[in-house]
Amino acid sequence: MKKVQTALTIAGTDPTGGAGIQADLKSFEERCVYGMSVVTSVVAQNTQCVSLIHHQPIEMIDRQLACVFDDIQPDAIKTGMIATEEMMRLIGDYLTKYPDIPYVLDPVMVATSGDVLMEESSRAVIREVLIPKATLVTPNLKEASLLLDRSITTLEEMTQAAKDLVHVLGASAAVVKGGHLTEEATDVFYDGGVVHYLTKERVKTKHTHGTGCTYSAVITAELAKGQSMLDAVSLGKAFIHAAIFYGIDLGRGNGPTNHFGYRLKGVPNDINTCQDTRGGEV
Ligand SMILES: Nc1ncnc2c1ncn2[C@@H]1O[C@H](COP(=O)(O)OP(=O)(O)O)[C@@H](O)[C@H]1O
Ligand SMILES: Cc1ncc(COP(=O)(O)O)c(N)n1
Repeated sequence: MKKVQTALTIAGTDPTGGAGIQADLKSFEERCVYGMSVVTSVVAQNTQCVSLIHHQPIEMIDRQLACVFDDIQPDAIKTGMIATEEMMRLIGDYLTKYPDIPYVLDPVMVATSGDVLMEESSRAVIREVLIPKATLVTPNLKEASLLLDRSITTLEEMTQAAKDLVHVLGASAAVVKGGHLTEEATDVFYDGGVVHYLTKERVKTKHTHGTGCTYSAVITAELAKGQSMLDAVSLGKAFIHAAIFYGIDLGRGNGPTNHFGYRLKGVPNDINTCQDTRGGEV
């Protein structure tokens, strides 16, 4: 039997499949990593809005985590939507027990639709409990501003934010995502060494539901396979760009990205068929 790498996502759900746990599992699968998931909150949402949020009882989250860790230890972990302080502290305790597992923290606070996904009172706790444990933290502009308590709107400010997430808040590395800012889609990567600017052409589209989830999930999958952080982030960037470029027209609002877009590289983008370019025998 072949050994396969495993990744765990701890996050909220999206029944329309573009964001949250559903996006994470699709992304893990696309990178040939076995995906596992612990649900923090069930979110009734679609491409237009969030309609209702139900937080799982803390014991339920604890038991799900115990079931995973007692049986199949993940090679990498990512967290997405963690709404409450209590959930953050519980997850922080697990991360403390497994300090050698790479941990990607996507500090989900607000959905693309504008709906709030993390309680404001939890902001101090994410800073204090989770960021120092993160191998990588991946805020968008708004999340970086809220975490650092200042406005971040330029490439220079993004660069300083990435440095502060590492040197002031204690993450091992940071990617500040510029999806909402520049002409080009530029992200700033910093791990204490040289600053890297990851740039791709901006795709003119409104279909960006779940971009952050997908990006951080692909990075997590690559770390599970033992890739270096910079290689993992670079692959994540290429993957999310293809997922946006080969966008699919679903839903009435901000539609999802194409999780199999990366497989279509080189194919004209008006063809939206899933072509299995991976080959190989079953
Ligand atoms: N229209 C776009 N064209 C190309 N890349 C984009 C576009 N929108 C977002 N991205 C990229 O998608 C990734 C997720 O970024 P962002 O949308 O800012 O995160 P979030 O979903 O957390 O708000 C980043 O690499 C960003 O640069
Ligand atoms: C459960 C859940 N987690 C995260 C997001 C953020 O999605 P986006 O990447 O579009 O900001 C979401 N809409 N729902």
